[in-house]
Amino acid sequence: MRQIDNFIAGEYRAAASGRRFEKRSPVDNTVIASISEAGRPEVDAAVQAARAALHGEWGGLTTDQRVELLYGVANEITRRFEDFVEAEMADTGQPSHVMRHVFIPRGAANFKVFADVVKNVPTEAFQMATPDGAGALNYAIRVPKGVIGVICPWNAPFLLMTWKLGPALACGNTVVVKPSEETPNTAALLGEVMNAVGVPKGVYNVVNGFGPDSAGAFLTQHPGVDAITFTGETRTGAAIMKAASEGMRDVSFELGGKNAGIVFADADFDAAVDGIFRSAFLNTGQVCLGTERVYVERPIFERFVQALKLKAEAVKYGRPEDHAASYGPLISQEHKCKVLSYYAKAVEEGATVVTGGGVPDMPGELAEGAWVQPTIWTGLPETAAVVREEIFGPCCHIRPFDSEQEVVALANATDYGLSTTIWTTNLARAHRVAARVEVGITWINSWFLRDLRTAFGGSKQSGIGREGGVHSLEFYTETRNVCVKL
Ligand SMILES: NC(=O)C1=CN([C@@H]2O[C@H](COP(=O)(O)OP(=O)(O)OC[C@H]3O[C@@H](n4cnc5c(N)ncnc54)[C@H](O)[C@@H]3O)[C@@H](O)[C@H]2O)C=CC1
Ligand SMILES: O=C(O)/C=C/C=C(\O)C(=O)O
Repeated sequence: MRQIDNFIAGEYRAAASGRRFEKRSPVDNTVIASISEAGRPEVDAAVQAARAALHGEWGGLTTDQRVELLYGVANEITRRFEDFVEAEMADTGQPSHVMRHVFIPRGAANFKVFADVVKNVPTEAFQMATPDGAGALNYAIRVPKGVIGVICPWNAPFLLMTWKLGPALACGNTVVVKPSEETPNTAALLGEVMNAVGVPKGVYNVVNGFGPDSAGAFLTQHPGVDAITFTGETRTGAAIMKAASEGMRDVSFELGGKNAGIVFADADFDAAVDGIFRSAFLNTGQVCLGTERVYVERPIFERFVQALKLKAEAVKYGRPEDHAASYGPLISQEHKCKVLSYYAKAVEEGATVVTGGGVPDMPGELAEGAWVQPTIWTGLPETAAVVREEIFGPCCHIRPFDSEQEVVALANATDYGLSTTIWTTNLARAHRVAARVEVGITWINSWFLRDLRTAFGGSKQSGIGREGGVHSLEFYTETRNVCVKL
């Protein structure tokens, strides 16, 4: 069993209280790690270490020197690729091919892409007229915001953590990370990478624990934290926003979603079925960008439902290291209970269960894991709980529609606004619909195709702010204007 400690000022440290908590495997529910729970003293030490680094060697580096270190971090992640794959698989139980092709390479890319962004973004400048005719020149300088509190979820832990670390460090900040209590492994391993590459001590710190009355709350309430970036549930975002209001700290939030997939009758049928299948069931449906509401134009509705059903019934359950496995468990027993409660609620609300709706029959010790069946419903009104609330599981409700206007109204009838995916061969219509759907991210004839230079974030209750490319600089730096009288 792994022993995981907090990482503070370049050293692994157990909490002075001696408190530890267990991490259980999603695959078979065995205990796989014992984690030191940071209390206020450890959070305080981590914030102080981050502040000291800001005023020490790290703060004195040139942009080129920082960029070189971040390239070093990315290369060291790649060198230790198998260790990261193994650590993430242990935490999430997801198939190794998802780790190998998406989550771990993307973690390394997050450091390189933002190193390139800071090197290449020009400085804003404005010339202005003055009464004496000589004029003045305004130019902007960007300075790091300071110590950034980074609060992460469990669903794509390494990708989502590094998506924040890459730009934060590239901009010259220091960080204190609070990984999800469900997925502490890769954040701990990254400490070894930082030390191996020579990132100065205190630049990267990790405190483990839970949210309320634990490391998450202690970190977000800490007056030494200058800004907070958070990915997770909308309700948690509201609690963090309250904490951040003390001291007027800035926040960047990537929150929940109840994303719509829209399939027009003229879509490339097989591509649309594949795309909606991935968006509903990848990572066992635990993707914030995933589709839980599918709207299909009536002429192809029945055929579409049957095609998606066949694909959902063909998933191969298995341990992450089993190369034949295409589908993993949910993150935890707790999340399994939540998802199964929605499966029961759908039936109570009168859904037709097209497929799934329960727990698969798993062999041997896998029977103890957090497995649930991929599930498809039809026949529910838009007011049903499973059509309105984010479930964050491998399930979707499919409903027919008859017009473009109707489907835009259906897609927008939600408090969330993260992403949508539109499938049609009529590109004029695709652009029209994309402009009217109230979300931060729209894909046309694709899903989860990510260019890290683009703006990423949610509308309505799905988030505050945008990260990605130069948008990340807006959050991770402070812009100061200098006006020079000529
Ligand atoms: N918009 C986006 O980009 C993404 C959003 N998500 C959302 O994340 C959720 C799933 O992740 P979870 O880990 O369950 O979310 P969560 O909100 O329960 O927890 C996220 C993190 O916040 C911490 N936390 C909880 N309460 C806190 C508090 N009061 N103060 C400070 N920290 C606190 C947790 O310990 C964890 O590290 C889903 O709702 C999903 O939609 C997930 C991935 C991406
Ligand atoms: O690509 C990103 O930056 C974010 C991706 C989000 C997920 O992978 C997720 O929420 O699962």
